[in-house]
Amino acid sequence: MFNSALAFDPSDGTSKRLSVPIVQALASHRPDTISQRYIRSEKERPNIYPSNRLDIPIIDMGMFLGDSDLCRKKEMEKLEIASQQWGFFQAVNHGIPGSLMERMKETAREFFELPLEEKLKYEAQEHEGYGKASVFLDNQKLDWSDIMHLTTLPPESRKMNFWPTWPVDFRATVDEYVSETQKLSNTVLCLLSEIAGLKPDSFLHMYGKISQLMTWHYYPPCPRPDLVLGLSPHSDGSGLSVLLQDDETVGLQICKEGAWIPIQPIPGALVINIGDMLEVMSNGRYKSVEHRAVTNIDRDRISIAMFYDPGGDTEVGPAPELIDELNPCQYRRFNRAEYMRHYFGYRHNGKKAIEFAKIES
Ligand SMILES: O=C(O)CCC(=O)C(=O)O
Ligand SMILES: [Fe+2]
Repeated sequence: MFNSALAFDPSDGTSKRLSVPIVQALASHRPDTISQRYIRSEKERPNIYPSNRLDIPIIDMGMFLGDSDLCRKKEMEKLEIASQQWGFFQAVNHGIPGSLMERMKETAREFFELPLEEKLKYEAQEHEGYGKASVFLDNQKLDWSDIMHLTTLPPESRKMNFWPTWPVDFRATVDEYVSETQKLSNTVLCLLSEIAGLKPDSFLHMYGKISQLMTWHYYPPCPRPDLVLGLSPHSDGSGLSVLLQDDETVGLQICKEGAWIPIQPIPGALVINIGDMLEVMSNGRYKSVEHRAVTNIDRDRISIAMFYDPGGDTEVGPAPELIDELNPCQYRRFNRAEYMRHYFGYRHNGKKAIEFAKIES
């Protein structure tokens, strides 16, 4: 029930393999106690019953297609607040068929329910495949979850040996979902460009060649959700992330003004958030916000994240039009590959990945 995770040492850039348990296999024995490897320090432990009842903004994407200028303008204002103050919103009326979203969740569930030997045929290597999210230190606290991680775009970057052949409709379902989430991500990027006062295709243009990554998360039930984290605090390395989450089970929490706020699932909605790349491109106007996932005592939870990223060789930096005397340049330009080295080094350790490029004012 172990698999090996690729550990990356940011100090010297070397990688080594560490042995980490598959949490689903561990949890299936219904343990009474939890290994120390998962138990967080007092400071990190989650409040699984937060009293905070703030809700993130809900954006009605249908308003951008209709013919009422007033409705469009109002929704644009809401999207601006969401991206500047929350970094997160729930998109409704987004145009992705509910039946496709259901099929994606069922496909992911069928995959995670396969026997372990079957899943290990796709065992993760070089951040692709089935296993554990980034592990970078021998003594690091581990997340109570397993993942399946695949590059989906551009199609020629797909590593097909990691793509399961079961469930039978896996590839067809993923293909359909990839193209739908790409359309939605493009729409949101164009709207955010427009709101920032740029040409609608400016951010897309800055992306260069587009890449999209898909992560399926499986959070097994946990006997002590108060002691562990399903996914450590991090901000996304993407430009934009689109998350399909379980309709009923709450797990995602975002950090707002120092407090952790649970994101209540809205059936049919998608959670969209700004990643580090868009924070940089917008010169800090849009916020890439720290978030994490907690576990539940008697329920598992599946979520599917699609990360819409600038291509691997793209040079990323703030849009020149967004820099002036009142808005000094906040980030130096860097190559996406340089960012990825920091990301794999520091991911799941708060928002450190992008700090290397921050210009101190
Ligand atoms: O499972 C979730 O709700 C969070 C997933 C997430 O933050 C990620 O994949 O980056
Ligand atoms: Fe995330």
